[in-house]
Amino acid sequence: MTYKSGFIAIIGRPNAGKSTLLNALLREKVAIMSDKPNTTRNNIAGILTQKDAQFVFVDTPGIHKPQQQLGRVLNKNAYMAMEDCDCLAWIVDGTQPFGKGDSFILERIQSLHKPCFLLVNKIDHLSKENMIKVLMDWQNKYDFHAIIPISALKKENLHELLQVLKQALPEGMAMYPQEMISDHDENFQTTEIIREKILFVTKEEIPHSVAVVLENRRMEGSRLHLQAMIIVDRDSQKGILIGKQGSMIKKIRLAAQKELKEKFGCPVDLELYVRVEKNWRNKEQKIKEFGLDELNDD
Ligand SMILES: Nc1nc2c(ncn2[C@@H]2O[C@H](COP(=O)(O)OP(=O)(O)OP(=O)(O)O)[C@@H](O)[C@H]2O)c(=O)[nH]1
Repeated sequence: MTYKSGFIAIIGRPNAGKSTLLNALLREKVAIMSDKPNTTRNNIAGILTQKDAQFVFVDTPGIHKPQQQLGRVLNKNAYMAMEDCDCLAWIVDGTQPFGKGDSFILERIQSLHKPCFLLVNKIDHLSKENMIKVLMDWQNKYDFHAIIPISALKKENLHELLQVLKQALPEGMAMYPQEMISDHDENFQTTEIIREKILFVTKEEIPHSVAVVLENRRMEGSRLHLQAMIIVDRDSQKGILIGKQGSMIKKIRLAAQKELKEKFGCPVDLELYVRVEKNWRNKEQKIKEFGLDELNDD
């Protein structure tokens, strides 16, 4: 039997469903998800090992028109994954018309000369007639390796997707141990879970202005003690995040603590602090310090 293995970059515009797809394929939450654009900031590998193949999916930040230095770094993270992969899985929101953002991504794909699969997502929101129309429209845009309609949320057509992707993977040995499902450690997952809870309860500019840094992690008997710093880029945001008599930060803390307890299988005490780092999203050094630049190897 020939074994296949390779890297598949999951790319697309913000909110297309990249992280939802990664988690659905792995049947495990490896990447956080939200209805806010640009939830994903780092490239996150999710590893799926089967008896005849190992898929290394790389979830990437949504490619968008950047307003700040952070946006430029996030796009760069996605471009890096596109360069480094064996094939591309471009995921689009099937309920949205083809737009400027799509042309921009398409141009980049054309320049790479790699097999590119188009995944038309959110088909659970489309009638059969509409879905056929959307698929035909996309067929005229580029010579895709295959066009596959899916619903990441409802896990529709994912088995078929894996079969088609497997054929395009290069022959080769597994690159990661079979029990490994992500390339990110528990500290990264901890800060991401906290950030997800913040995204859930905040709106407008706050979700984009927040970074989370783990300051301390230690076991005290059977309890895991975690201290994390939430960074915002304006004083007013600090007030909103803390909330009236600390009500907002408490909500975030309890939601994160609950998920962390389930994840690590032990009682968790989480302490959260909020610090203002003015305009950090335009400061390269801060972006690196908060671990958001994939090229940073300090
Ligand atoms: N109806 C429907 N909603 C979906 C589907 N897939 C994802 N979504 C929703 O779309 C939103 C964005 O999903 P994400 O997986 O966070 O999107 P993303 O592409 O990773 O987003 P960024 O991190 O911003 O680039 C969430 O509210 C998801 O629940 C789908 O198949 N059907």
